[in-house]
Amino acid sequence: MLIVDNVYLTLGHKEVFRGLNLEFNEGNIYGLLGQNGAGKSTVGYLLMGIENYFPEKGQIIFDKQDITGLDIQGRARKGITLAWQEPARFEGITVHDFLTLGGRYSAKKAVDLLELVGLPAERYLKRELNDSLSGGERKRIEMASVMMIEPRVVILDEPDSGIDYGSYEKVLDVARYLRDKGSIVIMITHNVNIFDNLDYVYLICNGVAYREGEPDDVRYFYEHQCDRCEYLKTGGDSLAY
Ligand SMILES: Nc1ncnc2c1ncn2[C@@H]1O[C@H](COP(=O)(O)OP(=O)(O)OP(=O)(O)O)[C@@H](O)[C@H]1O
Repeated sequence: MLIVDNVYLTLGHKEVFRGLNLEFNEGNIYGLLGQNGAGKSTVGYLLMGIENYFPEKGQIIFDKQDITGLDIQGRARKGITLAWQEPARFEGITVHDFLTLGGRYSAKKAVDLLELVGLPAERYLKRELNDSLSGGERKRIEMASVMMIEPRVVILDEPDSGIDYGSYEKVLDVARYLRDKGSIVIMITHNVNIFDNLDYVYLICNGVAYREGEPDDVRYFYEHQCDRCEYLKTGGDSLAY
């Protein structure tokens, strides 16, 4: 279990979190929903232990251990990982070497997972992870790499941005694959259409988890109340609901 317990975090002059509470259990897909600037990506950085994203107050607990002070390498060693909104390029590194970590992971598994994300291995394994691959192809390869390592916790930051419908279905396949392996899958998204695939949703607003629960309930609130709320239009002064 991964817990964000009463976290306060200020970035520059912006108090991004003021008492954020989240709880994630193994074998579930979670959605982090919220309007632009609500703090969704910041939750990802906070969970990863990225420099400058350590809370001023509150704790992050993983497997009953306080990991608040652990840096990104320490958290990666515990199996917490993040797939960035913009998939990485690695000039000079082949897809095979990227997926197998230079031969440390099984080549057969790399082939199988490439096929699972819809990329024929014979056409892609020898390609380099550079600009010659499209954004959607790199995203699929990144998804295959996440499945290779079977992390305990995976944060997918807007996995559906900039990809076509087929790739998007593959991203959902990856989320379900990891959930079925027992991972905690956290999807950061604006897209309420993926809600059928989620087990639980947090709506982030005003520095806290403003609503949480079953995807349909949170979706209803988001679609019917958030649009009418003056909060963002007034620069965060007035919260209508
Ligand atoms: N270094 C910083 N200094 C000041 N404010 C910051 C800093 N980093 C982030 N912020 C602010 O914190 C808020 C949360 O940003 P974050 O990127 O987490 O939002 P988000 O919900 O992921 O938004 P989006 O949907 O637009 O991607 C934003 O208002 C952003 O401008």
